[in-house]
Order: sequence, then structure tokens, then C-alpha cells
Amino acid sequence: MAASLSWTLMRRHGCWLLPGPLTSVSCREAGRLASGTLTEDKHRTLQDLPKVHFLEFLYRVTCQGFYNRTHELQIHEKQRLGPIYRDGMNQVCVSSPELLEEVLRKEEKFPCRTDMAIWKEFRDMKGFGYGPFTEDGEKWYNLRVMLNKRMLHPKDSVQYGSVINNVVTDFIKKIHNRDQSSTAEYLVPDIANEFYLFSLEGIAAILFETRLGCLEEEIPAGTQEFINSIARMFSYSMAAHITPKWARRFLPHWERYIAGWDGIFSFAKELIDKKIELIQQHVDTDQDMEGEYLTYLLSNVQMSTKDVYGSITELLLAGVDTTSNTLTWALYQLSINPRIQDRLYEEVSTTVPSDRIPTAADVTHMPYLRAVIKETLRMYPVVPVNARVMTEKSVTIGGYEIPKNTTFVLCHYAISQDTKNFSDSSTFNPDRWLRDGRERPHPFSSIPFGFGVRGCVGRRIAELEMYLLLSRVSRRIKVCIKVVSSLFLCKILVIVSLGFFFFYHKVV
Ligand code: HEM
Repeated sequence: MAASLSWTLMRRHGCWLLPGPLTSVSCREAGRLASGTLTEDKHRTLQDLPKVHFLEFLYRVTCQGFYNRTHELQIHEKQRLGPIYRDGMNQVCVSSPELLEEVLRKEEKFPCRTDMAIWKEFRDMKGFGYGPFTEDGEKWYNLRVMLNKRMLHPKDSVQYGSVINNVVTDFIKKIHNRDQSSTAEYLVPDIANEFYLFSLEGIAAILFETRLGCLEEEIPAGTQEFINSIARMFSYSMAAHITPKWARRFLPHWERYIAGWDGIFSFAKELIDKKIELIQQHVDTDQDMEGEYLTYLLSNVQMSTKDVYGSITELLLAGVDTTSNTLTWALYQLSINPRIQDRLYEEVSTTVPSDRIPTAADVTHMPYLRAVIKETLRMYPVVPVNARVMTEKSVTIGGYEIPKNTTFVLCHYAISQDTKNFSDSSTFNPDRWLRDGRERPHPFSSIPFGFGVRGCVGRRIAELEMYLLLSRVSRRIKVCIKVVSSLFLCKILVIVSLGFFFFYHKVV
């Protein structure tokens, strides 16, 4: 998934290609065995699984236009081959909630995703520690034990409520000030970018305990350089990954990729070093030091400063596009579904009086708001494909014995789009998540934050950011889509540009 996440971010400049025809041939045997209806009379192995040949895969990607929409390729292959098959790289793809559950429930003590070799290479070159994405095994486990504290439990995230609300206030001010000529309605030309800046400001305020100025009229030069470095690192990642080591000297990609990381780490390091200095001053003068996440990590004797540099940087990178893309899709769906928007407005305005800002505690009384986010993540999962590698022993999945070190590709997108799991799956319907006595979807049919000990560490923070922003926006602003100039989706559902939004004040 780390690769998928980095790919997600890398593809911010991708484009939407027209869908190719979907064939409806299915591999009945694999489907029936996997769903348990075929007698398991024979010992079945990896070799017995239906297979997509590498050339077939190349053909689909290059000639059939799946290059920029491999999430749709998941659906295509599932229709042809059933819910479990081998892909062109001999990985085992699973695309039913039952099989997904089987894989994840059998995961090992230190679950492994994929190797982040080129991320690790930079850290090794420059002497920085690994973070939660790059670390593996017992070291990863010990790191997560420390990172989880003050972040993963819902009551931990509540303490960041006021920090996030301050950032939301600045976001709303910025949007309002955009067009001073009209108090009633105005256009926001690139809402995806506004949400990117909001998410970066929000996660940095939590992680660094400082503000970066992303929501100011003019973004400070250092912050802008940091944003550019993130973009540079991701846009050259794929080229750096496929360039052979011997060719790096002759092509510009590797150097640019490293320059991107240099910019990211030097910015993060400067902020962390400032905090270390501040803590030291307090220690020297015998003063108590109050602080949040970074202070907690730096005060933890089991974490070296080198590890803090690595972890904070990876948390920061994971916490921006994920949240901002989800918010953009949520707003898009609200803008084309005015009844859902009105219902959200009703819920927020009846739960919190208009003179009060919604808090983390208020959000627990807003089931519809939470359902809107859950449904957005079902339709547009920011991590549409994840992975697990069982490194200790072979494992039996869907009746097939799969040798150790085989990669399992978890096809979340195909699962959450399947009408067997969600009736009318292409319709945005938050109601399906309400706990009002209706039948609940299979628990593994939509798991946008992953599962188990390797699941998303930033989940609670991300949810709180999205709830607090959306509750305030929906109470104050009526959002309509005016022009969808260019709705680009790419390989992993990242929005490059979502046209123009037409905003109208509800309450000034
Ligand atoms: C809408 C927002 C987000 C979504 C949908 C999301 C989703 C995910 C998913 C699916 C995974 C992989 C889990 C697994 O393999 O089982 C993950 C991992 C991770 N996420 Fe998030 N994430 C979001 C926001 C954030 C934020 C705000 C942060 C930072 C505070 C963050 C930090 C991480 C980290 C560090 C990992 C790697 C964990 C590990 O390997 O131990 N995420 N995320």
C-alpha cells in the first residue's frame, strides 16, 4: 500500500482516459471454489489459479487505456477471472470481502506491505531513520507502538480539535475573502488545491505544533519551496524507480528525485530542530514543557532524533493528499446531490447552535456527516489497492495454498464497487451507513483505512479534520458545481482539477 500511496501522490498530474469495453466472461471454477461452493477435493496451489499473462497485462495497460485507471482494471479482471487470480507479476489478487477478510485475519504479527526500496535508499544515503512506511518487522512494530500513542485512539484525536478548528477558521476566511465584490456568491477556481493547502496546514499544525502559512494570502517562500519539493519528489519517483542504477548519472530523474527529498527533509528537520532547541531551553531553565505530538516524540527516550525526522516526514506525506482528495470528492458529491447537502445542513444546524463552532464531541452526534465521509471513501477510496506479503509461512486462501513471500493484492476498489456488496453501487448514498436497523454491509466491503496493526495511524486525525471542515462548510455555504472544466481522474482516483465550484452563503 505504501507503494500505492506513493503512486497515488505521484499521479497527481495524470489524466482520465476513456473506459475500454468490459467483458463479462467469468472463471466459474475459481469463483465457486473461492466462495466455498465447489468441493475442495484436490490440493490446490498457486499454479491452479486463473492467470493474467504479463503480455495480456501490457496490452490492457497500453492498448486498452487502463494505464491511468488500473482501479478499473480490477473490476475488469474480476469479471473475467473471478474473485481470486494471479496477475501478470504472479501476485495473488483478491476481490471479494470474504477473501479479503481471510487474508487480513491470517496476517502475521508484523504485517508487511511492499518494499519501499527507493524511499529507503534516500534515508540510507543521508543518514535519516526509517518511518512507519519504510520500516518493517519488529523495528516497525516498536515504532508503531510509539507513534500510535496520542494519535490512534479517538480520545487522542479529540485533543487536536481546537488546533484543527483554527485551521478550518482560516480556510473559511480565505475562501470568503476570495471574491470581495460579492457577499452572496463566488467561485473557487481550484477547490482541490485549496483542500490540499488546508490538509497540509492542518497536519503540520498537529505534527510540528506550528503553522506553515499555507492559508495566508501569500504562502511564505520556505513553505512554498517545501510544497514544490513534495511535488518534485512524487513526480520523479516512478522514473527514479525504473531507471537502472548505472543510468542514474546520465538521466536527470534521479537527481531531481533526490532534490525533492532533500527539500522535504531539510524543511522538516529545521522545524524539528527548532522544537528541540525550545525543549532544551525549558530543560536548562527547569521549566515544564507543554506540548503535543512532536514534543511527545522528542521527549520519548526510546526514539532517536534520526527516527523522529524519518517518522514525522512520512506522517506528513501520508496526511495531505489522502484527506484533501476525500474532501474534494465529498464536496463534489454534495454539489450534485442537493438533497443530501440539505440533509447534512439540517443535521449540523440542529446539533450545534449557529453561534458555536462544532467540536470533536459534537461530531459524535452527527451520524449523517460521518456517513457522508464513509460513503465518499467507499466510492473514491484513496488507497484503492493495497498489499500484504506473508513472509513466515505459506497460507491457504479461498482453498488455494499460497507459498510464503507471495504478494497479495487487495482489490479494495473492485470490492466497494461490486453491486453484490452495495446495491446500486454507483449511486452516492450515505444512508447505507446509518445504524437505523437496516442490513449492514459486509465489514470488509469497504475498509478505507486498512486493517489491523498495520492500518492507518492517522485515521482518527484524518476523520476529525474532515468532519470539522465539512460541518462548518455545510453550515455556512451552499455548494454547487458551476463548470466542470476538466474532471481528470487518474490511475488511483486522484483529482487533478475539479473545475469550478459555485459557492453561495447560507448564513453569513
Ligand atoms: C482520508 C484520509 C486517509 C486515508 C483514507 C488513509 C488510508 C490509509 C491506508 C488504507 C493505509 C494502509 C493501511 C493498511 O495497510 O492496512 C494507511 C497507512 C498509513 N497512513 Fe493513512 N490514510 C489517511 C490519512 C492519513 C493521515 C492524516 C496520516 C498522518 C497523520 C496518515 C498516516 C498513515 C501512515 C503513517 C500509514 C502507514 C502505517 C504503517 O505502515 O504502519 N494517513 N493510510
